[in-house]
Amino acid sequence: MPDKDLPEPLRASDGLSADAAPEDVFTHDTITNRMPKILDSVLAKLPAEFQTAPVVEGVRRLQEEMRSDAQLKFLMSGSARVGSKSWNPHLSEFIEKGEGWHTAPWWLVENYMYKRLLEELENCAEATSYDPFEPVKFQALEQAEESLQASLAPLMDVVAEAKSSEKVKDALDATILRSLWGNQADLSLSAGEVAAVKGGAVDSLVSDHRGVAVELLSSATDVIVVLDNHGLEVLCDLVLVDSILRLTTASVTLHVKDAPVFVSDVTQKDVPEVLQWLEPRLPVLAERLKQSQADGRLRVKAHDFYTGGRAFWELPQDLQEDYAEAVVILKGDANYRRLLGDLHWPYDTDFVDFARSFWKGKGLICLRTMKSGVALGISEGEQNRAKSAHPDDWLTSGTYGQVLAFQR
Ligand SMILES: O=P(O)(O)OC[C@H]1O[C@](O)(CO)[C@@H](O)[C@@H]1O
Repeated sequence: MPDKDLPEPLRASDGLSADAAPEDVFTHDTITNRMPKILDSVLAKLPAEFQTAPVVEGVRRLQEEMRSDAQLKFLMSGSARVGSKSWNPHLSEFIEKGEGWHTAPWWLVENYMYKRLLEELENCAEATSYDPFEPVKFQALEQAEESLQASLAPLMDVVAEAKSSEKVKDALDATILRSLWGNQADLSLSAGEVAAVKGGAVDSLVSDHRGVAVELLSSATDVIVVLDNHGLEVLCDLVLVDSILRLTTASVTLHVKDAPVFVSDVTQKDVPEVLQWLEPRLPVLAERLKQSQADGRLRVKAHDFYTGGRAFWELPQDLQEDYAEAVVILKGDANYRRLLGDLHWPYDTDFVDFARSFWKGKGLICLRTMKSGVALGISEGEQNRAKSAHPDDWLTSGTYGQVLAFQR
């Protein structure tokens, strides 16, 4: 991806001008209000033994830095989950220019906040490997139990009954859609609180490449699902994975975060815990997935690229090799922002042209509900339709969704 013609990154300062668009105000509000609230929620739920003065004071200072546009600092910890070795060279590009939380790219500082939080937790020796989002992840799973029985179990029956090639395509299509709308359940949008999920329908799609997505999955030999949130979303994703394993001959690898970030994002240790939670509630699904793991047809891989601040066109060599023969499903808004480099693309930029310019793998599918002012692949007509129904928040409320697909 050539640097010279790229649009500007989204920044918190975009939201400061008097005529700022609502989505730019949202960016500013995320840094100055919603992210500090996420940290309030972390402190409120932190086990008492980890609430030492250095931890609490460190998190309070971090909140103040975000609100006041303080300059960014290098990460100091040497731990793998903070990842200062790969982060600091990237941060230095912005620190050298004296940039702060509001002037550096939003994508960089949002990811950086989670690393700083993990670093603050290291001020308590017992909390160095603690997942500060564990309590809300489990709360989200409990809240998803009703949907599991009411909508995911029946969807699995649709998959089980898909015998003809037409029915197979319909079943893949249905599980793709369910996985997309599962992305509405997002704890960073609700500032760390478990909120009710609205659901969503086909007419809330502003981009719809489901036909290509189904074709890609039908002929894939290797599928990578880059997971996003815990709770209902990961349950929907596991139903999609199960349908791929049952309806196609592909193997599946779940790519997860190497550290807890964005409140509810799935990490390596979460996967067996989710399967264990599923066991008594939907045993057929839990057992089939465990069997696929035992057979080597379902794997899990964590990578630090997914908790860094780089864009997908800067993919490290080992992931490029993983992606080369695979159809990659990118789940959620943050993975989509990473794909787009979190830049101010014109919303009608052609997705296929964009993907072709740097994506070297076999195929790419994005399943994203819209929770930030970064987007492409939306026709003028669809923009107008969504904007006239929801003028202030069509881009940011998660009401609308995109299924985007590219086949090399
Ligand atoms: O969980 P998702 O879909 O990746 O969404 C995370 C999104 O939530 C937000 O934190 C909401 O502001 C965005 O910054 C981010 O893109």
